[in-house]
Parts: sequence; C-alpha cells; structure tokens
Amino acid sequence: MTVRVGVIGAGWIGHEHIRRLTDVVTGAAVTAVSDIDAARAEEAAARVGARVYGTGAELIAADEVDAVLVTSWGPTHAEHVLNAIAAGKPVFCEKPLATTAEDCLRIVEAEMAHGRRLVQVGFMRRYDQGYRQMKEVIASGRIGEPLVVHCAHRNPTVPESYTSEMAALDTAVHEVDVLRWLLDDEIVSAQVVTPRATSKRFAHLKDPQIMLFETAKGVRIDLEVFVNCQYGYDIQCEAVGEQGLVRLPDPSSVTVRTAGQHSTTVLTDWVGRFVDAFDTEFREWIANLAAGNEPTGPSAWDGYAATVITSATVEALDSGRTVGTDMKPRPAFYGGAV
Ligand SMILES: NC(=O)C1=CN([C@@H]2O[C@H](COP(=O)(O)OP(=O)(O)OC[C@H]3O[C@@H](n4cnc5c(N)ncnc54)[C@H](O)[C@@H]3O)[C@@H](O)[C@H]2O)C=CC1
Ligand SMILES: O=C1[C@@H](O)[C@H](O)[C@@H](O)[C@H](O)[C@H]1O
Repeated sequence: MTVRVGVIGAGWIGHEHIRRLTDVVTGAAVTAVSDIDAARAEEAAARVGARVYGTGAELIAADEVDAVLVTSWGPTHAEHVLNAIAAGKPVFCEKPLATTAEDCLRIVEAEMAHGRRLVQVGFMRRYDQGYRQMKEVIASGRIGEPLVVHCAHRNPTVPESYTSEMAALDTAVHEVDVLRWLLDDEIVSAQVVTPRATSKRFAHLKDPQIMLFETAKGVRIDLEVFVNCQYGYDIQCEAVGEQGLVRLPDPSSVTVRTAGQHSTTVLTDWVGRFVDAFDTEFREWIANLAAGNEPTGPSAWDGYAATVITSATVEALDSGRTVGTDMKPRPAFYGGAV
C-alpha cells in the first residue's frame, strides 16, 4: 500500500522531506501540498505531480491524503495537528509540536480522546546511529549509572532574526528530547549561564549560552549552545557513568595528510549531519503507517515535555534563576519509558 502524504509548509525542510518521501522512502507518495505562500506550494507540488490546496484544513480533509506532514512555522503547528487528529489522520509534525505547553496539552488530550496514537514529532536524533549506539551502551549498564552528560550544539552562524530565546526553543530542543530518551529520565530543572559573548554575533543575541539541566534521578547535564561558532555545525555528547563513559562519534570522513598537516572535514549544516537519521525517521514512520500500526517515534507527550522544558529554559535565561519544569504526570496512554 502506498501512503499518500499531504505536506503543509513548503519551505526549507518541507522541500527536504518532499524529496525524501519521493526519492528515498519506498511506499510513500506526496499527493498534496499547501503553503500560505502560493508560489512555494505550486513549485514544490509541480516537482512531484501533487495537487495544491489553498489551506491546511482543506488539504487535511482531502480524500487523496492518508497522512499529514506539518513543516510550516512553529506557531501554526498546533492548529494543523489538531485538525489532523479531528480527521482521524496520522500526522508527522516537525519540531516544535507547539510553541506553548497549553497547546501541546490540547494535542495530547485530543489524541487520547481519539484513543489511538496519531502524532509523531520530528525529533530525528533518536534515529541517528551514533545516538542509538549510545542508548544501547547506557541501557546495557556497561558504563554504570549515568552521572553527568556534557553536550555542545554549535552552528556556524545564524541570521539577525534569530533571538536569544531561540537558543532553547529552536536549537537546544533537540538535546532536550534526545537526552530524555537516552537517559530514560525526565528533566526537572533548567539554569542558563551566559559567558563572555562572541564578537561574531548580532548585538541583541546572547551567544554562547551554557544550559544546565538536572534530571529526576539527579544526573547533571551541561549544554553549550553556540550558534555563531564560525567553524562548522558541530554536535557533541558525552555521558559519564560510574564506571566509564560513552561518546557520540563524529560523522565519518576521510582524513587527509598533506603539506605537513593531518586533517578531516567538519560539516557545516544539520542537513548533511543528520541526513541518514532523517531518512530512517521517515522510513520507519511510513512503514508503520503502511502496516496499519501506530507511529512508534517521538510522541505528542514527548513534544509536550520538550516544550515545557525549553520554556523553563527561556524563563531561566530571562530571570537568571534555576527554574523547575512544571510538568503534568505522564498518562498511561504514552507508556512507561520516557
Ligand atoms: N528537525 C530539524 O532538524 C529541523 C526542523 N525544522 C522545523 O521545521 C519547521 C519549518 O522550518 P523551515 O522549513 O526552516 O522554515 P521555512 O520558513 O523555510 O518554511 C516554512 C514554510 O511554512 C509556510 N507556512 C507558514 N505558515 C503556514 C501555514 N499556516 N500553512 C501553510 N504554510 C505555512 C511558510 O510560507 C514557509 O514556506 C519549523 O518548525 C522548524 O523548527 C527546521 C529545520 C530543521
Ligand atoms: O532544527 C534545527 C534548526 O532549527 C536549528 O536552528 C539547528 O540548530 C538544529 O541543529 C537543526 O536541527
């Protein structure tokens, strides 16, 4: 069975995922596209022979759409996801699930009322081979109980429209999700320390930021978010346990020895760094839907948890205080593990 996907939002990542669903993933076809920018929708649809719909709501209601992919701007996600749930259609939503905890909870409640999982959130790092190997090592007990995790999320540059709050909401949100999953533990507080700012930033921006998280089991996480590091897109993660440590591998690349130097490449964007993870994420999503199963990836609850934690991180940045994450109890509907 071919899963017919309707895509809402034909921007940067919308294009990437349309290409992926068309050229990489078997068993899927993009049949419908919608964007508030009609020209973008026309262009994306023409490439894959899809039909253009004037609004997300019309696309969701269309008979030729079995499943919905939401790749529009974050503040519009909640409306599209709620409409898809109301129509009983599976919906993959890029991060964030919604920009407020209240909207995330509305989605969780609507999905629970539907009685079956429909929502998957685009936290693709859970599909990265390196993170998957780290999770296996931690779960096996080989490094003992995790105590401390050191992370870095570095981008070469960001545009002037990027704000200090986005360091948590847009950027650190990936670590927040993947660390909850890696450690099978919940983040209970956030603190942000701002060191000397880089001169390579727009003046309004606090960059870099060091985020400090604590989990329910007492694990301490330090995360350097540095979005004007200049040299590349660099993701680092090292978990230290009672009897060893496990570290995320760098992407593999040839090493070159020439002119008295020994060098290798540092990637420059997330598209190349996580291309395999995105491919696996969509293969697994489509395979589950084609088999009539519920999605198995990051859930609406994970989307809610991430938004609660990143909102607390923004509050910590603005106030200079350590802020507790005020999270509701996890419903049985979403299973036991984080
Ligand atoms: N998983 C990941 O690593 C990444 C996830 N993202 C997420 O994907 C989403 C989109 O990001 P980009 O593609 O970079 O943004 P973008 O600005 O390039 O594209 C967004 C598109 O959505 C359209 N749009 C906005 N509101 C709409 C609505 N109500 N209905 C239909 N179309 C609408 C815009 O016209 C635009 O074409 C964001 O939520 C972002 O956080 C983005 C980059 C990487
Ligand atoms: O989602 C993403 C971007 O929005 C964000 O700005 C980048 O820092 C992330 O690494 C990327 O995966």
